[in-house]
Amino acid sequence: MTKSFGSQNIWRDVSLTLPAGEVNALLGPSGTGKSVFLKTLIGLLHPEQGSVIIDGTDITQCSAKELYEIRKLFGVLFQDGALFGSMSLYDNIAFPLREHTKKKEDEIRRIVMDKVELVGLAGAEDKLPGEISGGMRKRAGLARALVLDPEIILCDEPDSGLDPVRTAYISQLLIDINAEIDATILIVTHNINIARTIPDNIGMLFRKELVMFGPREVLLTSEQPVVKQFLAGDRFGPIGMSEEKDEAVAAAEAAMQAAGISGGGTKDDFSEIIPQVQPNPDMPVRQASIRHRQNVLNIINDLPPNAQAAIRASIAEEDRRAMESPETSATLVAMANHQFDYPAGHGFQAYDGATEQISTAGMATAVIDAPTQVVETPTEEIVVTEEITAVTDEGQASSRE
Ligand SMILES: Nc1ncnc2c1ncn2[C@@H]1O[C@H](COP(=O)(O)OP(=O)(O)OP(=O)(O)O)[C@@H](O)[C@H]1O
Repeated sequence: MTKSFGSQNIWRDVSLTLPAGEVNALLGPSGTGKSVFLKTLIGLLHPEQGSVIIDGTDITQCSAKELYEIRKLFGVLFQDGALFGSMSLYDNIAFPLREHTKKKEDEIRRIVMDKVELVGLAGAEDKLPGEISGGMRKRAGLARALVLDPEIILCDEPDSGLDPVRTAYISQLLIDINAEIDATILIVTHNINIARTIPDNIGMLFRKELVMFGPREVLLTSEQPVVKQFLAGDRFGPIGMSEEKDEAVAAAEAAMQAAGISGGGTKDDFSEIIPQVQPNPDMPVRQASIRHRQNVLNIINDLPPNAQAAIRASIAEEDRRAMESPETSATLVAMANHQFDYPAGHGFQAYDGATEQISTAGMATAVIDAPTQVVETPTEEIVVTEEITAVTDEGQASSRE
């Protein structure tokens, strides 16, 4: 898509596919048009060129009636919460249910109070938006975004106005919601911690273009100066206070850096991938992580070497953690939709570089892609549910049932 306001071009040729059910983040310096992008996705703004295709319908071309129906698939948390100032939080949160459904008031009450509880606002439901803190307004906006069980959730800076602990709760909530209802989520954020730990995929807008969009490891290990500067939060680099810097400024900065002057950024190594936040134990397995792993393994050979190594390390780390305890080991088994049970004292080994994929019924696919994993299970607990194929020491395929 390309979007301008009058003669001011906001971004051009932005093209991406949000993988269904996955969690995505969009980063970018202030004013690069991230909020405009979200509003374009729901048809509140219209691109001059391009299309927004949702479930096969191009919402830039469809009728007003079709757009109205498609909007019901969305739950949107706007940057400022966008609550009606004259309505209580309860009525704000109930609004989409009253507007879009024929539900009776007692059912509406049940749903609203459930969401109020979910976002930690129990007891505040009768207050007006003007009587609560910015962070509470944000959480009320999220509750309202969730009442219709949306298939697509757009969150414009869910963390703004929240302290780090509340931010962690909101992030966890988004991951739990993704596990529970398999919604496709797009989070616009400046919060690097969210970007590092929450999304499956990350994109970045800069200089009117989408710099990149793909598995989180691609951006986090990127060598692009704009990405590195943004992640580090450093004033030295291509991103300036208002607009891009000219050569003279860049040269002056280089001299300051050479003289040991700090640009204020963190020295964190972002290529050290932090494990993604997992759903709470009472949540179902996040189907998105299964699909995402498969999607990533399909394209891994086309990614930069740093990203490839980071992805392999992430997968190995995920599997290692999952196998550490019997409980999470069960999760791994469920995640892969495949039994990894072997007689006590025996192990299963899969070799890095010899990825073997096992297709199972439906959409789930098990992938063995870890550098040597051993799971020991008492013989009486062995359950083999399907034929599997493994790669042996000699690199030959062998099957067993
Ligand atoms: N309705 C509008 N009419 C004209 N210009 C607009 C409109 N909405 C946004 N803009 C302009 O589009 C540009 C991008 O704004 P946007 O709010 O999308 O940025 P952003 O990346 O979300 O910024 P931030 O990170 O600071 O929230 C800004 O220059 C803004 O002034």
